[in-house]
Amino acid sequence: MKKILVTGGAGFVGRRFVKRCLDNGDQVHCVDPIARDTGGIHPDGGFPLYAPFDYSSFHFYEQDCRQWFREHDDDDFDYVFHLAAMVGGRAMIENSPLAVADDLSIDAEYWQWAKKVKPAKTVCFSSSAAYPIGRQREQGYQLLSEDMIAFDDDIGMPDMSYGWAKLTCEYLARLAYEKHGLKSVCYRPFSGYGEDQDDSYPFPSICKRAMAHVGEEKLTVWGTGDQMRDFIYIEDCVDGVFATMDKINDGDALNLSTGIYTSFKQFARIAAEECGYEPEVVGLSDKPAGVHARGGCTKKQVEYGFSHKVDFHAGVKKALELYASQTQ
Ligand SMILES: Cc1cn([C@H]2C[C@H](O)[C@@H](COP(=O)(O)OP(=O)(O)O[C@H]3O[C@H](C)C(=O)[C@H](O)[C@H]3O)O2)c(=O)[nH]c1=O
Repeated sequence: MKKILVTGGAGFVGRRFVKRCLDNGDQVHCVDPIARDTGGIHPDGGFPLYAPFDYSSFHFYEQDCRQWFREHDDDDFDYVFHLAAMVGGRAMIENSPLAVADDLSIDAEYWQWAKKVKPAKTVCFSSSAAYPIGRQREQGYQLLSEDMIAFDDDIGMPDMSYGWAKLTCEYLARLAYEKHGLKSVCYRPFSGYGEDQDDSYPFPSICKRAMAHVGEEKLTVWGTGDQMRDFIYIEDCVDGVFATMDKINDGDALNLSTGIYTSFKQFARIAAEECGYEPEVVGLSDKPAGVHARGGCTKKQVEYGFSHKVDFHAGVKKALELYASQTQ
């Protein structure tokens, strides 16, 4: 049985990692303050897809991880999945950049704690938001590859305070390895999605909107609707991490992506089609749209032995079926 810490373990990504570790028979220590606007869910009432307290090896601390670090000095963690972050969807990234900047402090305190207790391995969630926005513009965008962020060269402007924080965390991971021998790997997920994601994210929000407007002539998305993302099913992300996390130790980064661009107009059409109608999809230009095209090159993931399995259309169908069953 491994001893595992999951910071931010009650959030959308964290809940999936907690379950995978519990199913593997590991002892899981989950720390989460269930902060507003982060999508964290208290485990007492059960998580949407499972009840963590059904497992006797689940331990929960309703606490900011920074406080938890001050109170705990266990030096026997086999893995830390460091997922804690102040983040919601695009609206939070654009409207509350200083609240999001708390992530700089969360990561700084994480690495200071790690230096003290020396967990055997840290699995760090960075983000594709760390990539330079200059490579994601309408003119000249390209699939983002890991080597586009090089800490010994010009670095480029990441996506707002969220991108800066994630980029800085990656830099700290490298320093932690070089100066203190701390082993880690950093992941850059693209648009991770799943049926239990918070409604501030486009995936549940657009699926539910398509369901609510069945038969209508128009369906809305934010921005122009021509902006594109690389949607990857959350279980594929978890598979990708477990397939690769023991192969990198020096804080190097790996994308979690499909390499496939889907525009929000295409996405809304897929959702509507699954609901049995064909509306005109229109953009709401006053809503935040973020970068134009964010997709991740898959070459390095494939070299490390991982490819995504779940097709986006199938992911949309699965979520719509669940939402429909919940409204009955
Ligand atoms: C909520 C909503 C969003 N959208 C569109 C508008 C934007 O073009 C896009 C925003 O998606 P998201 O909130 O996922 O923000 P991104 O800028 O893509 O950044 C995301 O991907 C990076 C990698 C992270 O790490 C962030 O956590 C995550 O927020 O969805 C709609 O069209 N309709 C809606 O109802």
